[in-house]
Amino acid sequence: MNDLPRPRRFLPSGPLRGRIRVPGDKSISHRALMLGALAVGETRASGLLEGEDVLATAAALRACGATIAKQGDTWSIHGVGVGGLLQPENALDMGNSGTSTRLLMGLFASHAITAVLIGDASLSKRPMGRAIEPLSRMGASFTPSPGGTLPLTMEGLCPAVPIEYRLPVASAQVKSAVLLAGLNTPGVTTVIEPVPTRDHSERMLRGFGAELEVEELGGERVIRIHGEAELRPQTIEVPGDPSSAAFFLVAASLVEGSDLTIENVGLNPTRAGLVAVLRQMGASIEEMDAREVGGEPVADLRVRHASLTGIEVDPAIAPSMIDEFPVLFVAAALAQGRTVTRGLEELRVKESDRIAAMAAALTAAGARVEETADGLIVEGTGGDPLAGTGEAAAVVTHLDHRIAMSMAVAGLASRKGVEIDDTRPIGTSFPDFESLLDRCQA
Ligand SMILES: O=C(O)C1=C[C@@H](OP(=O)(O)O)[C@@H](O)[C@H](O)C1
Ligand SMILES: C=C(OP(=O)(O)O)C(=O)O
Repeated sequence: MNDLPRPRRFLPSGPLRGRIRVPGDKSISHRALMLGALAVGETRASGLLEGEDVLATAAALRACGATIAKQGDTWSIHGVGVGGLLQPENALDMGNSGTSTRLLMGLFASHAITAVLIGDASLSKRPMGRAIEPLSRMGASFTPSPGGTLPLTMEGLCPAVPIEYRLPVASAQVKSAVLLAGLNTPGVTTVIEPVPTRDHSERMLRGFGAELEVEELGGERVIRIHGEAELRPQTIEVPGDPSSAAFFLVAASLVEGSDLTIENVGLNPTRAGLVAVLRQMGASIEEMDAREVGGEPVADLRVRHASLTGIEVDPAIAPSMIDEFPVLFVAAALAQGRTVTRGLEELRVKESDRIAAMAAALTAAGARVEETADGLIVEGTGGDPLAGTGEAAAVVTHLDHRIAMSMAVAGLASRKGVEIDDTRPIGTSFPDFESLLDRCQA
C-alpha cells in the first residue's frame, strides 16, 4: 500500500448499466497458488485475482522455493512437491490477509521449517489462536505476540501427527489450515465441521489428486485427508468472485433504472448466501448460462433495480455470505422496513470489527441502525436516498476493503455522497473496483 491515505467521495449515481466482469475469486486464487506450489511440475492458473492479499501468498510461496510468474494472462507455478517447502530467509509479510496467514500456517506446520509471519496493523490485531490450537496438536510450535496475534514465529514438525479436529468456530480458514497440514502428515487427518463453510479447499485438493473424503454424519461434515500425498499439477480457471460481485448486485438493486449483467460469477452454494437473501428481500437477480468453471458452479447474473423489503436474516445462512454482510447492511438501510441480523460474532474479528464499523458508517450516512452483540438491526428508508446531516458523510474504513466498498455503494444511494477516508485497502481484494464502478455509471 502507498504511504498516504487516498480519500474519495462517492456521489449519488445514475443507473448502473452494461456488462461487467469482476476479478477472480480471492479464496480460490490463494488455494491455486498454494496447491500449485506443492505439486511437482507446472500448474497454470488463469483468472487469478491480482489483489494484494493473493500477491502476499505468492511472495511467501516464492520465499519457500516455488517459482511463480505471470506469462501473458496466465500464472505459471512450478511447485516443490509436498514436503519440499524450503526455510524462508526473511520474515514473510502477510499484509492485510487472514487467509494467507492461516492457510500458510497450516502448510508450514508439517514442514521442518521455521517461519516468521508479520502483517499490517489490521491483521496484527486478528486472532491466530484458532489456527495455532489444532496445529500445535499436530506438533508445530508457535510463539505469537501477546493475545495470540502477529508477529509470530512458528516451527513446523516433520513428520507431524494426524489429528481429528472438530471446528469450534465456523471457519474455512481453520478447516483449510488443518487439511493443508494433513497433506504432509502420515496417516489420516480429520476435520469435523458442525456448520458447513466454503469448500474450495476440498474441491481443489481433490482436483490436484489428493485422497480426500467428505461424509455427512449426524448433520456434521466429516472431512478426511490422507497424508503424504502426491499432488499432480493442474490447469485452473478461477471464476469471478461472488464477494466482489456483491457490491454491484446491491448497487444495481438500489439505484433506479439500473440493469447490469455481471459475467462469470462463482455460485458455489457455500458462497451464494447473499443472492438468496437479496432475492428474499425482493431483488431481481437472474442467473443466465449456468455452467461449471474450474470445478465450481458459475453463472452470469443480470440484476435490475427493485424495491427491497427488510427481512430477518436466518443466522444459518451466515457462513455462506460472511464477507457480504457489510454490503447487505447497506441494502437493508435502503429497504422498506426493518432488517434483523443475528449470529454474526465472527464479523467482529475480520479486517475490522465489521459490526461496529458499519454501525458507525451507516449512522454517519443518515441510516437508522442499532448495534447488538452479534448483529445489526437496520430500519430502512423505504428507498429514499440516505441523508446525513450537512455535507457528505465522513466514513472511517479501519483498513477494511469491504467497509470501503460497501460505503462507496451507500454513497451512490445517498443525497450528498459519502466520503471514504481511504480507498487504498480496496486493492487487497478488488483493485479495479473504482474504475468498474465509474464505467458502469457512464
Ligand atoms: O477460507 C477463506 O478463503 C476465507 C474464509 C473466511 O474467513 P474465516 O475462515 O475466518 O471465516 C472469509 O471471511 C475470508 O474472506 C476467506
Ligand atoms: C475476511 C476477509 O479476508 P481475510 O480473512 O483473508 O483477510 C475478507 O476478504 O473479507
